[in-house]
Amino acid sequence: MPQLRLALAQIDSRVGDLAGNADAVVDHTRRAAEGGAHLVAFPEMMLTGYPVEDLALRSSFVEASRAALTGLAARLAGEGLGSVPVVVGYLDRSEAGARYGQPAGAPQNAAAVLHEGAVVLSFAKHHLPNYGVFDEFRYFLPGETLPVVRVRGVDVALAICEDLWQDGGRVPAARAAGAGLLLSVNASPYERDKDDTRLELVRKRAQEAGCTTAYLAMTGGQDDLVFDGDSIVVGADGAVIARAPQFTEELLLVDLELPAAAEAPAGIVADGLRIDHRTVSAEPVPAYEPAHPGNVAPATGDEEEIYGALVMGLRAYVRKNGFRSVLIGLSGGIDSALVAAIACDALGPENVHGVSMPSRYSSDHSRDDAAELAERTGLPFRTVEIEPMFAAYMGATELTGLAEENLQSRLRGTLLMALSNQEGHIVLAPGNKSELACGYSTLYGDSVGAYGPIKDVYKTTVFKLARWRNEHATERGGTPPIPENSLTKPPSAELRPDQVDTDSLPDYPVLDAILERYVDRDEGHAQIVAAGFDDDLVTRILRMVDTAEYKRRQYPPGTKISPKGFGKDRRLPITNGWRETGAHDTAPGSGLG
Ligand SMILES: Nc1ncnc2c1ncn2[C@@H]1O[C@H](COP(=O)(O)OP(=O)(O)OC[C@H]2O[C@@H]([n+]3cccc(C(=O)O)c3)[C@H](O)[C@@H]2O)[C@@H](O)[C@H]1O
Ligand SMILES: Nc1ncnc2c1ncn2[C@@H]1O[C@H](COP(=O)(O)OP(=O)(O)OP(=O)(O)O)[C@@H](O)[C@H]1O
Ligand SMILES: NC(=O)CC[C@H](N)C(=O)O
Repeated sequence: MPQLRLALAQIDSRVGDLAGNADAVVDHTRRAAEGGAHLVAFPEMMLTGYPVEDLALRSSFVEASRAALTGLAARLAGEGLGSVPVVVGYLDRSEAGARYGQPAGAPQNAAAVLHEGAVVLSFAKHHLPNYGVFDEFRYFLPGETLPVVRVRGVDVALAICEDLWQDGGRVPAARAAGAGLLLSVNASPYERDKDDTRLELVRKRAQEAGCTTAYLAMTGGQDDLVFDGDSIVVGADGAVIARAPQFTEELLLVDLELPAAAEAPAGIVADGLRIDHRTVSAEPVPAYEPAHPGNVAPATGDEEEIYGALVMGLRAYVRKNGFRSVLIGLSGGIDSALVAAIACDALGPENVHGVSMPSRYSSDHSRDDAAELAERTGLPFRTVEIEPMFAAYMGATELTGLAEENLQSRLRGTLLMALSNQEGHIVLAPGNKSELACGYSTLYGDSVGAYGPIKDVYKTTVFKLARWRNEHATERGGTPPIPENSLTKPPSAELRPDQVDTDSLPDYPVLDAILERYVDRDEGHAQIVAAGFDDDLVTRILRMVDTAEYKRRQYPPGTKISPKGFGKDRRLPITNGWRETGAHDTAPGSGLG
């Protein structure tokens, strides 16, 4: 059996940075070639970054991507790397006329095989995802071939991400074409527990394709998305051969024993897919001692995985937007403490600036706990009293109740933005998913900022992550960052005397359980009540969620960790006359007609 040394470049790419991304391809191809690789693969849309959103609709960008691809092929050859075939994702346009509702020359989510200075083969993604955060039917025309490239005597069938997630198409076509390897290049956004789903998917598809299947994933972050990596290689029997760790760049080298290709297949192989077969090198690799049998990275626990995603998402956002440092209002509470810990891990504590902004209602512990957090982490810390500004407003206007409460939050927001302008740090918004769901934040107050690191994390998970981070401090070589008091005291906005969150909200475990059903699973009122929750409470919470849509739309972006983050995953009208009450709900099993 021929052996093929496959290199999977699980790396980051930056949307729009064609030159920088091409540099990364050249660097990693060189490393792969030095490692003796026979085939190197890069992620989906590596050259342009992913997702490019409406940049796909701009022909200047499409043409620049095409030019970058041919330029890259020439450059690889020019730098002595032309003999290693490289699979790389990019943005292309179709040569076809108008179809599937797309105009002639429509953009395509494509990948190409580069060899000896030329584009040997190019193809477009066949199955386009159009749910959740994806809108690929909005942009792309699907590809209709089964691309197969013969490398060192092995037929390698190629696919792009969603091609594996949907039934039919390239997976059965790879079997029909007798491929020796199915190689899929991906940009698969992180969601909690998605690694388990991916592993099962790749194992199932390998068995369906009847050949070893390699799934190469992107890593890094793009706005609210994190790409966690987790590249996987699975044998035809579904057994895992290699698996890369999450949240880190890695050049995964693996020696594969693969069947030699027979006569090149031709025609339509399956599901209407026409085979597009090219030969890069027909001669099998001479036998050699395998050096890379494949490592399988250990699985990570739930908290470790989520925390890793939050660190990666924040770091990517800050760095890719040209910033180095962030600013956080530190209240001594758990949310801002966790955000500060994440930021210190992402950017280094010297780049995380904390500000305590006490008001007349702030408790002593809020100041002390904020100062203790700064001491534990080593982040630069200062105190700015808001009392003089607050007194000036109160002297000039007659504010009471909520207006007076929110004024404090707004003064803090204004101060943070002023310091951001002055010193160049971007402001982090510390709101969690429970608060965003219920609208429990002040518009233009604590909701100001550039990025919301925990906006997709429910409060109950905030506590778990904070405890997990403290418990794992020693192995990270430091002190537990979060003061014990921030973990144990009752959450409070401290906008009026003795205020606690439970004045306005139920206990967080109950609140989060209801929110999880309504927000993440789209259950209706009757379904939630049938699950054992109090009818009036459910009505109240669902109403809070519905009427806070305007606030969420004005909230900064932040790392998605769930299948339904606030943003592209969950698109609801702001102006909305529909209210969930038991009377309207006709969910199966609700008992209501
Ligand atoms: N549909 C709509 N479209 C656009 N704007 C809309 C709107 N409905 C109301 N509004 C506007 O929104 C304003 C009300 O929103 P806003 O000013 O934010 O105020 P509001 O939501 O009434 O109050 C803020 C709540 O958040 C709590 N809070 C504040 C700060 C921190 C925390 C915490 O624990 O983290 C909690 C605070 O205790 C209070 O319960 C209205 O005055 C109105 O102008
Ligand atoms: N005294 C304060 N000094 C600095 N920032 C503050 C202060 N009070 C509130 N903030 C900012 O406003 C955000 C909202 O805080 P608030 O205390 O109202 O509720 P919270 O959602 O429980 O957050 P936390 O758990 O961080 O206290 C805080 O995370 C913090 O960034
Ligand atoms: N880029 C893609 O096609 C990703 C779609 C796929 N379902 C995933 O989330 O991994």
